[in-house]
Parts: sequence; C-alpha cells; structure tokens
Amino acid sequence: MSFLAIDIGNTRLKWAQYASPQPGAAVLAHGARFLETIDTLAEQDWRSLAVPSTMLGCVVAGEAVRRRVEEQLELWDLTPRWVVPGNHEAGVTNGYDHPMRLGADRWVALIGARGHVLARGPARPALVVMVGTAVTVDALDRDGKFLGGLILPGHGIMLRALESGTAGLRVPTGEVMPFPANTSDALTSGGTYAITGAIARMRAHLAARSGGEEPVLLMTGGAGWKVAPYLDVPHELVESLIFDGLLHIQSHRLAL
Ligand SMILES: Nc1ncnc2c1ncn2[C@@H]1O[C@H](COP(=O)(O)OP(=O)(O)OP(=O)(O)O)[C@@H](O)[C@H]1O
Ligand SMILES: CC(C)(CO)[C@@H](O)C(=O)NCCC(=O)O
Ligand SMILES: [K+]
Repeated sequence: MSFLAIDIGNTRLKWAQYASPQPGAAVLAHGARFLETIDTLAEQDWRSLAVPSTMLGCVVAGEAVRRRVEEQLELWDLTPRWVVPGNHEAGVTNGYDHPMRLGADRWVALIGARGHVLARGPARPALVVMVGTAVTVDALDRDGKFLGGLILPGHGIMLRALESGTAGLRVPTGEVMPFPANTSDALTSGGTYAITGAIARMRAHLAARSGGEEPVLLMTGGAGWKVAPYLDVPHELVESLIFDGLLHIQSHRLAL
C-alpha cells in the first residue's frame, strides 16, 4: 500500500515514499534532486525502492519537467497523478480569483497546514510560509478558506537580480545584522528582512481579519531554516508540509 509523494519546485524535486497514503504514515525512503539531474531517478534513487502502489505529486516547474518525471515513473506500472488546484479540496476552500491559477505547491501546502492546525485542537487562522526559489506567504482563515497571499523573490533570486542590475554588488554571502556595515552583510540582511518583513505584514493583515486572533505560523521550504532565526514571532518549521498536504489529499480522495 506504499505511496510515493513528489514535489517538483523550480529548483529541486523532492520525493518521499510512505508506508500508506495516510497523514502520519511512516516514511520508508526520501530524497531530493536539482532539476538538472532528475533524468537518472529511475536508474539510481528509485531503482531499489519497494514498488509504490500509488503516487500523487505537485508541479510548478512546467510541463516539460513534469513529462521528464513521468518518464522516470515508467519504472513502475503506476498512473502519474498531479494536483490541480480547484475550488475545494480536503476541507480547504480556494479564494483565488482564478482558483486554477494558484500554484499547486501553495494549494497543497495550505491543505497540509490545515491538517496540522486541526490535529492540534480547535480551528485557528494560519499563515503558511514557503521559502524556496520564490517565497510565498499565504493566509488561511479559521474556516479553512484561503484568503490570498504574497509572492516575492527568494534569497537567491534577490541576490542574482542585484548582481546583474548593478556594477558593484558581487560579493560573498554575509551575515544578518541590525545595522549592516559592509556590502555582504547589507545584501544578506536586506534579503532576510525583506522576507521576515513580508511575513510580519501578512500576519498583521490576517490577525486584523480574524478579530485579533493570532494565526498559527507554519514555515517550510529548503531555505526556511535560514529565515526562521530572524522571525521574532512564534512559528514552527514543518519541512514536510507539502508531503503532508499530498497525504491529506490522497487520504480524502480514498475516503470519498
Ligand atoms: N545546496 C544548494 N546549493 C546551491 N543553492 C542552493 C542550495 N540549496 C538551496 N539553494 C538555493 O536556495 C534557494 C532555496 O531553494 P531550495 O532548493 O533549497 O528550496 P526548495 O524549497 O527546494 O525550492 P523549490 O521548491 O522552489 O525548488 C534557491 O534559490 C536555491 O537556488
Ligand atoms: C509562486 C511559485 C513560483 C512558488 O513556488 C508557484 O506557486 C507558482 O508558480 N505559482 C503560480 C502563480 C500563483 O500562485 O499565483
Ligand atoms: K516549493
């Protein structure tokens, strides 16, 4: 009954095999690859896996990358299935103007976050932050409705944009500090505080919208651990948020 979950971002593909398609299921194996190296998944990483019974994935990297992954999945007799954001799924409602235009990763992370909130106790509003190639800060109200969210460049893109748009900003990585006194520290601090500032602003929007109730703040993504130390509000790093969302969706679909 094992289940293969795949998250194809703009920089890396992450995958995890679970003992069953249920939230909280045991992880049997997992891995990550930069997109440049996904064409050997079948002959390397996946070669010795127990044959998965089902799979579900989310892709934001485009059709061509999705097709390359489907070729790797031909290793098994498995129907590739990819999440398409819609109006409702697994108890979450999509408030985007055009629900299908919401990034599949954001939709799946929101569903994973809703699962975490409800597993802890009474329903609460939640802020879902993903720090990857891009950064997203998404608001979920107490009833599980996605209200909207922010998209901003990730740290890497911010630095590359500054390097390519200026003559004098090509310097090593610096440190985050309140009063940066050199270019490296100024760039590193600027990127980090751009992200934490966006989070603080969205948190205030959501608290105001929720009658003052403080939202749960869940953070995920490959670079989440770099930002977390500079967030001065309570938060939790949940590395598996997208996988948790995929498990929720799969188990809900089986229960229907
Ligand atoms: N080992 C690494 N070497 C070089 N750059 C990295 C490395 N890990 C992360 N980055 C950079 O940090 C940023 C965060 O990306 P990362 O791949 O860690 O997150 P992610 O959540 O997997 O991203 P995505 O889901 O968008 O692919 C990106 O700009 C990426 O280029
Ligand atoms: C914003 C990203 C790049 C974050 O990974 C992704 O969710 C995406 O491509 N979204 C589509 C546009 C949108 O969500 O409005
Ligand atoms: K991602």
